[in-house]
Amino acid sequence: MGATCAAGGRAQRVERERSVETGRVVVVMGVSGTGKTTVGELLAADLGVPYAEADAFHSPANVAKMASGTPLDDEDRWPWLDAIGAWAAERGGRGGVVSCSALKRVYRDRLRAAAPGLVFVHLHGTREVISARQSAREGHFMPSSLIDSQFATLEALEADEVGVLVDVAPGPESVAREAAAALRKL
Ligand SMILES: Nc1ncnc2c1ncn2[C@@H]1O[C@H](COP(=O)(O)OP(=O)(O)OP(=O)(O)O)[C@@H](O)[C@H]1O
Ligand SMILES: O=C(O)[C@H](O)[C@@H](O)[C@H](O)[C@H](O)CO
Repeated sequence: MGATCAAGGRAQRVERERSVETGRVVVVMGVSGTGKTTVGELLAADLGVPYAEADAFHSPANVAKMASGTPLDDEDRWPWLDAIGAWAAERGGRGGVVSCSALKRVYRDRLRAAAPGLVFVHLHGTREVISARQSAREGHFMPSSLIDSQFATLEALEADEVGVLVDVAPGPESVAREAAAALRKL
């Protein structure tokens, strides 16, 4: 009887810890081709929360602009960021993982304003690694020619931003494991 109660208490504690952990909304950020979709899906499965794909929030005009080889500007990105922020706000307290390049600090500020408590996983890789992966990828609208503008626009997480930096050199499962472990230590 006592043992059953103790086991029940442990189960409740584990459940509570898990819900605290998964109640956070995680934004997987970084330049195009860094693995946001691949790693984000694995991370969401590991945390047991839904995954949302940033590209699904783009307007057709934004997609057409990128596909034609022109980088998006701030005005193009605000409505897209607001749509992602709305998804994150809706998931607040229940948890979720969403990909979003979130290249500039002001973009992350916008997301945090919509959904306070967001945490970021910055997937970081060298230009060579990312460029090779992006070029090998098939069936995606994003042209490799935009890689320079992506790196030029990227502003790394600052000291006061809650998040972790993860190297994408290893395979996707390792990167997702590393991200999950780093998030647990936040
Ligand atoms: N850690 C990894 N190791 C090896 N290949 C990877 C890794 N992560 C992603 N890839 C591969 O690199 C390519 C780009 O990954 P993915 O589409 O997930 O990037 P992304 O950041 O979501 O890109 P975008 O922002 O352009 O949508 C894919 O072909 C994917 O299979
Ligand atoms: O901020 C941006 O420049 C864009 O959002 C891109 O990053 C794309 O969404 C994506 O990376 C391509 O799939």
